[in-house]
Amino acid sequence: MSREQIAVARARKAFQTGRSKPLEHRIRQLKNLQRLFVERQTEISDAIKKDLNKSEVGTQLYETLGLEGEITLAIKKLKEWAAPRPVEKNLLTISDTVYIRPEPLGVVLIIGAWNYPWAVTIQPLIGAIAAGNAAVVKPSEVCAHTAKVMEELLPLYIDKELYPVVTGGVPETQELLRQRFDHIFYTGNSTVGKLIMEAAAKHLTPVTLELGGKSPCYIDKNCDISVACRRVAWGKYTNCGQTCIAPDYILCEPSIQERVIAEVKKSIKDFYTENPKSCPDYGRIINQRHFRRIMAMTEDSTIAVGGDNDESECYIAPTVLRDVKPEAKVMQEEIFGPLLPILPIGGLDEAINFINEREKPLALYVFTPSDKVIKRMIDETSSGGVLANDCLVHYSVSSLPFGGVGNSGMGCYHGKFSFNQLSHLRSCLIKKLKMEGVNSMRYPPHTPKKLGWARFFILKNPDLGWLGRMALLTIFAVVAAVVIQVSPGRQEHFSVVVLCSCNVLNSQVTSF
Ligand SMILES: NC(=O)c1ccc[n+]([C@@H]2O[C@H](COP(=O)([O-])OP(=O)(O)OC[C@H]3O[C@@H](n4cnc5c(N)ncnc54)[C@H](O)[C@@H]3O)[C@@H](O)[C@H]2O)c1
Ligand SMILES: CCCCCCC=O
Repeated sequence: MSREQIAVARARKAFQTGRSKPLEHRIRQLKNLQRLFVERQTEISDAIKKDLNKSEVGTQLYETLGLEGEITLAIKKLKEWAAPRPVEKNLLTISDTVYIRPEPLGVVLIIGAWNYPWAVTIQPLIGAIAAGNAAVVKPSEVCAHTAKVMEELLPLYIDKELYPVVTGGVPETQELLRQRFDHIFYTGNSTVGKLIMEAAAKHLTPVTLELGGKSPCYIDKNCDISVACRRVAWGKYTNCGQTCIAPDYILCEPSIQERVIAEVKKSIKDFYTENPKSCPDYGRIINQRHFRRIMAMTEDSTIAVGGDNDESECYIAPTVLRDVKPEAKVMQEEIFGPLLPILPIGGLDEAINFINEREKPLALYVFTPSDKVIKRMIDETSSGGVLANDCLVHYSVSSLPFGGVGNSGMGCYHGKFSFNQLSHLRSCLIKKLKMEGVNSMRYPPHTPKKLGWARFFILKNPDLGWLGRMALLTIFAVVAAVVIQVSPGRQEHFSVVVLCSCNVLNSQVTSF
């Protein structure tokens, strides 16, 4: 058996013992995970420094702080999230017990990416543990130092059989993908996303795909351009542009292009000094392959700001490109680096068309003081998330689902959405063996009269208000009394009347 097969088999066996299910176990594991981030911050930061030149403060701010917040939330809310969820009833289930029961799926495979290696690998793990699953964790091999630290540290804090870490590159990931899982949670690029889905299809395994793409940013000429550009510059150059939701390019009217360039330039200087290369808060490109890929994108565009680079250090300065054409190299794929192209366009209508002619993005940004402009942008486009007058921060709102649509992914997570995504929401309907008379309308022989009753129960959904309900209840009470007097043996009719009365009182009627 391969190392990957052994890890999956062990996780499956551990899951089958049932020990991942009790809430106390889940909470204990989450608390242990939280302890890891308190006690091992130095090892975590040192490794990320080597991989991406992130500072210790930057690592806490952009990676571990959010994880600590998600763990705290999961611990606080777990009892509520995992509890049976009563649902609305219809006329036919009014006296039954009807609820949704969140259940663990089984063994989840988590495949992480390298750009925020802890955030995008451990955040799904928090959801998997909270939902009572086992999970095989596969950090990205591209951030080699972090993968090693993750492999060493996780087993010291959480159940190593239920949540094993498997390191390795493409062959190891492919070997993992040949195994059977109950869910695969993948973060990375869309090309590999398709391979993941193909592999998952063989076992009919559901997938969550957290992908990327080009996230557009429209700047309205009437907005405070100085503030807008500071927020855009932060969104773009954080982690050297290697952020799934970084604003990929700017769309704006030609009349404000020079202001935008000047303001972004000013923010670059404010954030990273005159010499970003020696600034501890400015990162590096992950490796030389990506360095060359990004530099090649500048070839047919005009550099307005930055452009300095050093391959030996994987350094590319914060860069702005002016008057970029839609056909330019930089517009053909997600940049995932510190280049900010500006595309002059004729205004909001053109911006909306431009966005709609392309793949649905993971994030969409609009900067404007106008509610109308924001509303139009939201109404007339589609994207995983949309943010007006800021960048990136929607990622940190646990009450918002985070995920893509179309080419930017499927499924979502964060907060309760992680719990739901990695749970099976089981439908439960518990009936009693009473009131059999009511069922006669569905049993053969079928008759027009029974169909009439069925139509009434399934289609009638009156919204009467409180007074109307009381009036109808009085009518039903009178009818019930008459039915009992005239035909004491006709239980079927009596049950129908009782059901109607219950429903009128309850008023929560949904379709069958
Ligand atoms: N939506 C999100 O939350 C999110 C977060 C981070 C990154 N991203 C996206 O991820 C992309 C960057 O990450 P990346 O793809 O370069 O990361 P990557 O190279 O680390 O790949 C991601 C994972 O896929 C595995 N992998 C790579 N090739 C494979 C193959 N042929 N078969 C099976 N597995 C394979 C790797 O081992 C790794 O664990 C960008 O597009 C970015 O937008 C999305
Ligand atoms: C601060 C934003 C972090 C986003 C991490 C996921 C995408 O790359």
